[in-house]
Parts: sequence; structure tokens; C-alpha cells
Amino acid sequence: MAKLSPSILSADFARLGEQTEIVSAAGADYMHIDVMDGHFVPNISFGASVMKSLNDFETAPYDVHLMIEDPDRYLGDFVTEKTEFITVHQEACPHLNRTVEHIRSYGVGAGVAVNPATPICMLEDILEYADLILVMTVNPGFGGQSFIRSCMKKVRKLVEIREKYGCEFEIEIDGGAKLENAEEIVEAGTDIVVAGSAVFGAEDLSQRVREFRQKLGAE
Ligand SMILES: O=C(CO)[C@@H](O)[C@H](O)COP(=O)(O)O
Ligand SMILES: [Co+2]
Repeated sequence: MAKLSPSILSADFARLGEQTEIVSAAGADYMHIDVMDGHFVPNISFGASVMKSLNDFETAPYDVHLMIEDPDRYLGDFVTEKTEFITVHQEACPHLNRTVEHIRSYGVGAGVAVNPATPICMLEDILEYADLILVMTVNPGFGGQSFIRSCMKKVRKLVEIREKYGCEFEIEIDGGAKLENAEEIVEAGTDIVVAGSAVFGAEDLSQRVREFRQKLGAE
């Protein structure tokens, strides 16, 4: 089955600890942490201190998505015992190989994200070093946008490349995932599905996580 990574960007920030515990207990595999700097993307979200405020809660591991310029400056701030992946954008990293090595030097999985208009060929020389490739299915910066279906061809391409060259990265999609399109996302070969508004916008968070998990192939 594919894994579920609910994005806290759409949570109620005044009840962040409680809500992240609820979705984690209901079966979320990761907590997706969307960090936006107002430069790389036209929005500001929150920084490492908000993420670290969850350290004492019983949450799933952190799947950190840095939508920021010069991420190397801040990587260390996002390393905690619960940090599973830190993902940076290909478009924000002129020395991507060095940045990926920098993330891995903390013992954390290194992810590389691509915007909808960035083709997979731009990742050709980093795929063997990455632990995760994040295919954006919206233009980054905001939750609650519509799914850009054409991005799914990149997932299919990544599945082919991974098989052909024996790479080990996981494939994640981010943006516009809903119960209604979850099955097509899984069929394309996605390993991890980010969902923000579709999870935290629900009346009953536990039930929504269970519904998602079913669509993602849980028994
Ligand atoms: O990184 C981003 C947006 O830039 C995402 O993680 C969104 O936060 C996902 O939200 P939904 O599209 O699922 O509402
Ligand atoms: Co994200």
C-alpha cells in the first residue's frame, strides 16, 4: 500500500499537537512539514520551532518539505529524532549533490522535489543519491489547490527509471490529493501521498485517515 503523509499546513495551528496525535494514532505514516519562506514561494508558513513544538507529542515521523532558498543554511534546525526525510527543491539548489550529501550527513533521508514545470531529466544525475523524489502536483506555496494530473506522468517515468537502474528512492506526490483521486495516484506507482486539506479539512480526522488508508490499499 502507499503511505500517507498529512500536511500540517492545513491543520488548526492552535490545536496542532492534539490534531497531529489524532491523525498519527489513526494510521498516518508521516507528518508532512511544509516550510515556506516567502521567497522561493509566494507564502510564509512556519519554521523549525513550530515543528519542534511537536517533539513531545506522539506523532508519526517528520517528512520535512523545505520550500526555501538556500536550504543548506537551515538544514540542521530541522534534524530531530523524529525527522525521517528532509526534502529540498531542485529549483532552489545550484549545488544539489552537495545539499543531498549535507542532508545525509545528519543521518536523515534526503529528498529532492520538482515543481510541475521541471522535467525529470533535470534529476538524472541525482537519482542514485536521493532517498526520496517528491513530484509536486500543484505549484508550491499554498494548500487546497487543484491537482495537476499531467504531473503523474513523471511518477510513471520515475518508476521505470528506478527499475531500469536499480535505484532505491521512494516516490512521493504532493498537492491536490483527495479520496477521489487517491486510487489513480497509487496506480501510477506513488509510494507516499501527501494530503493537507483533504485530511485536516475533515470533520472527523481519524475517520478521514482511515478512509484514505483504504483508498491507498490498506487491508
Ligand atoms: O507543499 C505543499 C504546497 O506547497 C503541500 O504539501 C500542500 O500543503 C498540500 O496541501 P493540499 O493540496 O493537499 O491541500
Ligand atoms: Co508539501
